[in-house]
Amino acid sequence: MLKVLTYDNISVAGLERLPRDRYEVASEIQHPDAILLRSHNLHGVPIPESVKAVGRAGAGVNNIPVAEYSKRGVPVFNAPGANANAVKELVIAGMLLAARNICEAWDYARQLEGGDDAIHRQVEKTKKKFAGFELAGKTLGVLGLGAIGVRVANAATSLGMHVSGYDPLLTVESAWQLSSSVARAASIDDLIAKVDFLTLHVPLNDQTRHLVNGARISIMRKGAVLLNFSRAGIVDDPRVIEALDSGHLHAYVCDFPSRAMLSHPRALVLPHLGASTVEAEENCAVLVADRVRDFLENGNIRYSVNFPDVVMSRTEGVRLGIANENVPKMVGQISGALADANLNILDLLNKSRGEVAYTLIDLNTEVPAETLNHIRGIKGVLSVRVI
Ligand SMILES: NC(=O)C1=CN([C@@H]2O[C@H](COP(=O)(O)OP(=O)(O)OC[C@H]3O[C@@H](n4cnc5c(N)ncnc54)[C@H](O)[C@@H]3O)[C@@H](O)[C@H]2O)C=CC1
Ligand SMILES: O=C(O)CCC(=O)C(=O)O
Repeated sequence: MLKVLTYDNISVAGLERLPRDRYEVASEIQHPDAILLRSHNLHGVPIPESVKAVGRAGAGVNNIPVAEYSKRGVPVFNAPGANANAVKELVIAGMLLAARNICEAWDYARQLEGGDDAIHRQVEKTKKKFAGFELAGKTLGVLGLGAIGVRVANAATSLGMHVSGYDPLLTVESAWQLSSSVARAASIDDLIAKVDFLTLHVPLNDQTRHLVNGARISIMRKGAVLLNFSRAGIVDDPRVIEALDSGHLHAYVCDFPSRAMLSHPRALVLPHLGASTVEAEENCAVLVADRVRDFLENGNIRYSVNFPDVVMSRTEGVRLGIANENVPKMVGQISGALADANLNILDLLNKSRGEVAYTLIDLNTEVPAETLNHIRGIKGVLSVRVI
């Protein structure tokens, strides 16, 4: 039996991809072969010796110490794009909530007292306080044109907005999907300075922490709306609060509550709801469960954030999955160890990504324990699995 430890609420549709006759899946389990999670923080959590794979049922992996898993030869999988539509829809909702002062207006309406005539009179007298502005004709800046950013940009153009984007690492796939009416900003500052709405769709990492800082907020247009459905640390919260207090920003719409933001009248704070739709939760869980299963059962790697894609159709016999540091002479040493044991390689695939490499080797006979130990002992080998 393969054991899968789950954290968070993983959609049943995904868990069902792990058949119960082969998998034990539980939120408390000893010696797990794999971990499935959403936003649970794995930083500081010791990596169980038994873990061979981690699956993030979502996009962001900043809650996982990916580099530590890489050093152990453990691939971390995510579900690219699987929740992007859900986030896109909430971002559009966020722009409308801010532009039309919907939350304040709703709060006001819910506390109205008296009969229908009295309510009608109060409403007509007071509604000017909540008058807003329209999205059509306004300018939206999209920082990060990946799965979510592209969808937000395209949706906003169809609402009549002028859209600019900035993404120095734009992939060919994203470029193909992006509406041709989305303008290309020359830099982050160029983007930020010219927009009525700025929405962030970049991962949180060392390059993006506090990307939206006091200096950048100061070059935003007066009355602009900032939307953050990416991660808390990308925005410098105290500087945003100052800008809201001074009226420089009209509103801050974000998916990441903090004590200070929660009590600010111009901050529209949601409880990390971007991916919380039935569809997104299912898509993410199914995608990542399938990837983790294919890795556990066949050693194949697809949609890993730290390992290359390595997929080899299965031949008869035994398969070895070997992770190693991406340094010269590794494949030679590994195949040499197999040759020394008189083992014949049927098929072999090796790929590298950054500091790691991964090799699948199919053989027609069992590999003796001493040969496996020899391979495990080669300097630079991170993990060896017989599959
Ligand atoms: N609120 C929520 O529930 C959710 C939040 N997210 C957050 O949104 C982020 C983006 O998600 P996806 O679009 O699916 O990821 P993605 O990987 O498809 O897109 C990220 C894009 O950001 C770009 N990028 C990276 N660094 C950049 C920089 N310094 N400046 C400009 N662009 C940069 C990349 O080139 C890539 O195109 C995730 O990393 C996650 O933190 C994702 C899903 C749900
Ligand atoms: O699982 C969730 O609800 C969070 C989704 C998210 O933040 C992500 O996919 O990066």
